Amino acid sequence: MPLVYFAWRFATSGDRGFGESGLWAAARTSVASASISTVIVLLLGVPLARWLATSTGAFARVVTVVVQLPLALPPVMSGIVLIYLVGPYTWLGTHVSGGLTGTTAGVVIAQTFVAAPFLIIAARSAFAERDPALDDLAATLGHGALARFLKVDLPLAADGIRAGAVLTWLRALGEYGATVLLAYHPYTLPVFTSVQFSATGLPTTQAPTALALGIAVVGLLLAGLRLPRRRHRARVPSPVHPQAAARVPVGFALRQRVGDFDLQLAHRAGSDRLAVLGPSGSGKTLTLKAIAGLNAAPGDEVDFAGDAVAQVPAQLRGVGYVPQNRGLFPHLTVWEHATFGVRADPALAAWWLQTLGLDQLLDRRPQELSGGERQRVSLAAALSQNPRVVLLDEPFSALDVPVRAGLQTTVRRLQRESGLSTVLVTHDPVEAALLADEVLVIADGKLLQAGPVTEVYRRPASPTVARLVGIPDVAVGRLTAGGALRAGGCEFLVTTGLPADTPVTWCVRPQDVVLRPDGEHHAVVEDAADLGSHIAVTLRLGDDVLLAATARDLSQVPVGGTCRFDVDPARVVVWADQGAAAGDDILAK
Ligand SMILES: Nc1ncnc2c1ncn2[C@@H]1O[C@H](COP(=O)(O)OP(=O)(O)OP(=O)(O)O)[C@@H](O)[C@H]1O
Repeated sequence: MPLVYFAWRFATSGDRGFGESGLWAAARTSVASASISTVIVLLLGVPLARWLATSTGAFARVVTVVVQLPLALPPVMSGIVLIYLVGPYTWLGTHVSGGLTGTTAGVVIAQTFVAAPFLIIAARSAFAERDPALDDLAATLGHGALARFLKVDLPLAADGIRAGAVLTWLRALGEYGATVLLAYHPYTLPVFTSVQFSATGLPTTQAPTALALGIAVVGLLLAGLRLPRRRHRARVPSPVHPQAAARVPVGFALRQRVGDFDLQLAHRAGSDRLAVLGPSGSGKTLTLKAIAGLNAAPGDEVDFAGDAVAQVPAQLRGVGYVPQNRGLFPHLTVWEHATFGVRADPALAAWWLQTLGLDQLLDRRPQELSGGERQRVSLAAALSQNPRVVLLDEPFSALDVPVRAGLQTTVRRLQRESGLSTVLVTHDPVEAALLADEVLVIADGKLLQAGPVTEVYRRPASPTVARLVGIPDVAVGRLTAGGALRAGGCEFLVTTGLPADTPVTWCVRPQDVVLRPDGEHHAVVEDAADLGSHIAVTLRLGDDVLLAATARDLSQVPVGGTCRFDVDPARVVVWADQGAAAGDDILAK
């Protein structure tokens, strides 16, 4: 309302004061000093805001409070505290012969002090909202701290910084209270207006007021301008096939503590295709990050094919890291991702993009890609820098079944054909079996079992491992005097080395339970579900033993009816009694 009313009065009045001497000089001083203040605040405030966004200590909290105090201080008091620092009789003031008051420098100091919080607060929020995983990703692509700040943090926080800079400039332009105390001369528009008001009354203040409003509107319009983002067509060199890579088995001994979670894991892989399998929250991602050098703890040991890398920072370790959440840089195109790595070879990037079926999408940004395409871009970025080891963190978990199966096949083929050495983190035993020869089963940050996939899947070391590798039913039974396993009215001639009459826990893989009309054992069909690829059957042995099996034909397994089956006793895994519910607490997480 006041603005509209002022505009009407301005349009209809006679003498508006444009002829008053000093008006245009005041306008020039205001624009120049506000712009200089904004540049100073940008140069000092943006790094400070970045530091505040990632610091949690008491010192950072104190700095955060101090940075915001000028907002709470009436501007005239800001002027007073500034006079105590830069006034003509202070240590600083005498060193520059009073040049920090009553000068343009004084105006800039007053405006900078009062307006800085606007930029720092906006930029700090923008930095805090960045996904820290992108910083990790940039580190594994070879970028050091300064390069990450310039190439990742600044572009991601650009909108917040721009908004903060506009607010700062506007606040500096309108600053009066601190300026009038610190630098009455040279006049800025607000000081000039106040002087005019006192000397000649209201009418001649129209010109400076209208000028200040006009400058602010032009500034806001300019700041709101978005130049169309030019899309540089990617200049793609001829693809070059990767050279056969040396096989790199990974070894590590890790001791990490985050919050109240303790990770203690040591393993020396014999194979260059390793999987870490475990339930949610078991420490898989922490393990992978430690191998990548992203959360190095003192005392950690990591080696690639015997080459110790624990002291090597993430950006120099030569790993390709594919993070869990398909994290990509929103400001980079597909081609820019593939060549973002410091060691990325454009010709190799062209080959990987072609191989991964991305060569038609080179100029797209992540928000213009499907989930599967984003995942492939992540892989291409990791592979284009010729990594020694590729670290895959549940890379396919958020994808639908056909896309996941397609990508699993692609990675399996790349492992075979290009000699990719991989460490895969997953909770899916089928994925682990597809993409690894050797598996580490972990829970609660501890190793449960390690070994070749076939060995671990056939002979799980405990009921918990059995469940984690996909055996749904673990049952209790007892050994007979003859050493056989008796459970649910059936007897299996197992060899265990345990004394007779021992209560035991046991399991057998569903595919090792063979349904046949003339089978030795007999069971009731509790349930049968056609899963497309096979029929999942649950058999009930006696009153209380459930056994998972697979069938080819639903007519073989009438629910509620009976069927016969055989089990190769050598495939039955028996442990001294742990109870059928052993490990349920870990898996329930
Ligand atoms: N920065 C942190 N501060 C405190 N606790 C953390 C931190 N990062 C991870 N944790 C805890 O460490 C444990 C292991 O985390 P991690 O991310 O390695 O699990 P994960 O096995 O990868 O799980 P998921 O399969 O769900 O991704 C979890 O209990 C988690 O809550």
